[in-house]
Amino acid sequence: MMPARAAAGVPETTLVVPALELIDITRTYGTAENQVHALRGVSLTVCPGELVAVMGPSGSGKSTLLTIAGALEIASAGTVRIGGHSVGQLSATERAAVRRRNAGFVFQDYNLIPALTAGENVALPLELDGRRPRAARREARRALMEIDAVELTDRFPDEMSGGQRQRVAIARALVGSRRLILADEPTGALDSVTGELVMRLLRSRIDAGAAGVLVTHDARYAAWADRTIFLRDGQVVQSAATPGGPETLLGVGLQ
Ligand SMILES: Nc1ncnc2c1ncn2[C@@H]1O[C@H](COP(=O)(O)OP(=O)(O)OP(=O)(O)O)[C@@H](O)[C@H]1O
Repeated sequence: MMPARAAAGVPETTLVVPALELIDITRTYGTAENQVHALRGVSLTVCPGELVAVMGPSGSGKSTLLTIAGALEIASAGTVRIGGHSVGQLSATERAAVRRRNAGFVFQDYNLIPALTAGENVALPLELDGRRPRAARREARRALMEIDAVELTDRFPDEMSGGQRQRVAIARALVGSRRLILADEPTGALDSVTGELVMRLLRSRIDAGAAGVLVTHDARYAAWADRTIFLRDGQVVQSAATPGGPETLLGVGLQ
C-alpha cells in the first residue's frame, strides 16, 4: 500500500538545510606552552525553527563557539557551514557578507557604534545590505518598538543605561530577516520582565523559521530553547532536550 504522505503527493523526506553546522571544531589560542584549547572537537547542528542553548562554566568556550558560529572568528580546525555555505574558504569580505545576510548577533558587550543613534545602529545592517535608508530606518523603528525601546531611537549609546543598550543590541540582531540569531547572554543586564520579553521575541522569531544559539548562565532562559548543550573545557559534555522546562536542566553540576 502506498504511504499516506506519498499518496497525498507529499515527498517522503524533505531536505532541510541546517541554518548552522559546526563539525568537529577546534579552536586553539596562543602558541607552545601558552596554548589554550578553547574548543576541542565540538559539533553542533541547528536547523530552522530550532533554538539551542549553550551553558557551561566560565571559560568553557561558549563565546568562542558563538563567534565561530557567526564566522567572526576562524576555527583552528573543523568545518563551519552557515545556511549550507561553508565559510572556511571565504575571504574576510565574503565572510562578512555571509554573516550580515544570515546572522544577527547579540554580543556580551553590545558592540553598538558610539557615533550612531540607536535607530541608526539598528538600521545599519539593513543599509549595508542595500536597503534604502528610509525603509531601513522604518524597519529599525519597528524592531525597537517590538522590544519596548522606541523612545531610545534618537539616543546615542553613551546616553543609555546598560539594559537600554542591550535592548538596542537585541533589536539590531532581530531586525530584517536574518535566519540565524546568535546571542551571548542577551538577558544579562535586563530585569526579569524585560528578560522574558526578549526570550518571547527570540522564540517567536525561531517559531517563524529562524534558528538560534543562545549562550546563557540561567536555566530559566535555557528552558525557552528546544535543546541545551553543556560545555566544559571546550567539549560538549551533555546535550539535553528541554521539553519539561528548567527542571530538566538543573542538577547537572554546572558552577
Ligand atoms: N582571544 C583570546 N586569546 C586567548 N585566549 C582566549 C581568547 N578568547 C578566549 N580565550 C580563552 O579561551 C577559553 C574559552 O573562552 P570563552 O570566552 O569562549 O569562554 P566562555 O565559556 O564564554 O566564558 P564566560 O562565561 O566567562 O564568558 C578561555 O580559557 C579563554 O581565556
